[in-house]
Amino acid sequence: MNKIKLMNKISPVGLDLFGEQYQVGEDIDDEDGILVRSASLHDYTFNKNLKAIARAGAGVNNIPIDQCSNEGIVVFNTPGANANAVKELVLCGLLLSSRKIVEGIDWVKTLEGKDDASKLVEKGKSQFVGPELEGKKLGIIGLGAIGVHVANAAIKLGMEVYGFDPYISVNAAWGMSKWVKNAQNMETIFSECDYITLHAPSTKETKGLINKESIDMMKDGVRILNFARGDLVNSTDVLAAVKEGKIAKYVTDFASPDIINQENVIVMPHLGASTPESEDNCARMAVKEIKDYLESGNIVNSVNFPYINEPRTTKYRICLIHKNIPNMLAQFATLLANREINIENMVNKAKGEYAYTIIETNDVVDMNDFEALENVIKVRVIE
Ligand SMILES: NC(=O)C1=CN([C@@H]2O[C@H](COP(=O)(O)OP(=O)(O)OC[C@H]3O[C@@H](n4cnc5c(N)ncnc54)[C@H](O)[C@@H]3O)[C@@H](O)[C@H]2O)C=CC1
Ligand SMILES: O=C(O)CCC(=O)C(=O)O
Repeated sequence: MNKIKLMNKISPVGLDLFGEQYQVGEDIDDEDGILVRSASLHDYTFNKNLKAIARAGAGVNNIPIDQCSNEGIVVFNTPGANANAVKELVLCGLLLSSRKIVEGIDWVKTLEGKDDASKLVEKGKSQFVGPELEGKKLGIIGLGAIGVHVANAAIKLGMEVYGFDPYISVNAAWGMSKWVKNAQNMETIFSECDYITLHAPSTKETKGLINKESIDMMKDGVRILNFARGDLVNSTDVLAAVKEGKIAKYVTDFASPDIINQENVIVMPHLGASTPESEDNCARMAVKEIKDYLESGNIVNSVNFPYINEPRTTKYRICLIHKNIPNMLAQFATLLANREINIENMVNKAKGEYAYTIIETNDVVDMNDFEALENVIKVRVIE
């Protein structure tokens, strides 16, 4: 029986896929796997039995990835599974940043009970004029699953779209409209665009990328959208620029005490992925990934270990997480040869400092032999 601990509410559409061989819930100890959305695991103590964490979503900054790698815990995410949900909210954000919709709605509420409300509306509405999106320049930083969806939708709205992504994947490039202009650097986005939207992950490189220096390069009246992560933006600098009128509107999905209830700042409660469709998609994908890893050792969509997806051909599978250094495979082969165990198949792949090896055999294996080897981090024998 595998034990799965839930750190957030996860859609039953996904959880139902676990079946009877799994014990799944919030109050689980000594878990084999963790399913999480946005809950932070940075202060969570991982038990020795923990093999995998699946993030039902894209961003993994709530998980201590380096620690997981070091302890042989495979971390998965669900690439693209919530991208459409986020794209739709970004389109909403673009309109909210332009058309004083929130202010207008709030103002109409003040007319409650007034008999001449419809007259007052026609007289007062001019204070809520805001520009159209068509023909304006939109800059997108990060052209992954979400960035590409946003780019393609904005092209359809008649915007002139600039994209910047130094690490764009071939798949993302294939899916992107040919009308999106390739910005060679972030400065082009900052200086050229009327609207700037962030869709890069939170990393050392992206933290605080919207700050006084980058804001100074921007057009007066620029509108900034942040549906990526709060820490991509220096909120003190953004707030100062909003107050000066340099930034016409800041729309974000990430609340922090300083930006709540400020004029020309719209803060949403991290709603990007909150649609039933996206919650179901993410849960389904996350459960399949963790199940596949626990049952077969295959790794698909891990952020810290290499992709290995091989059909099972033997009675036993030895799954070895180890350091990516010379002589590991030779040690495994020697160890098995000394025990007169025949290797039917072997696959090995590396990702950065770590590597993963699956050895298939029909002979009985003792896990302890492998655990005793230096630089082997985690061993499993799947029957
Ligand atoms: N508001 C919400 O509810 C949600 C927020 N997100 C956030 O959006 C981010 C992006 O999500 P996806 O598009 O699904 O991920 P993705 O992994 O498909 O795309 C991220 C893109 O950012 C690019 N990138 C990385 N470093 C960069 C840099 N320094 N400059 C420019 N581009 C860079 C990557 O090359 C990649 O193409 C997530 O990491 C997460 O933080 C994701 C889903 C929901
Ligand atoms: O699960 C959620 O609601 C948040 C989604 C998100 O931020 C992500 O997928 O990176």
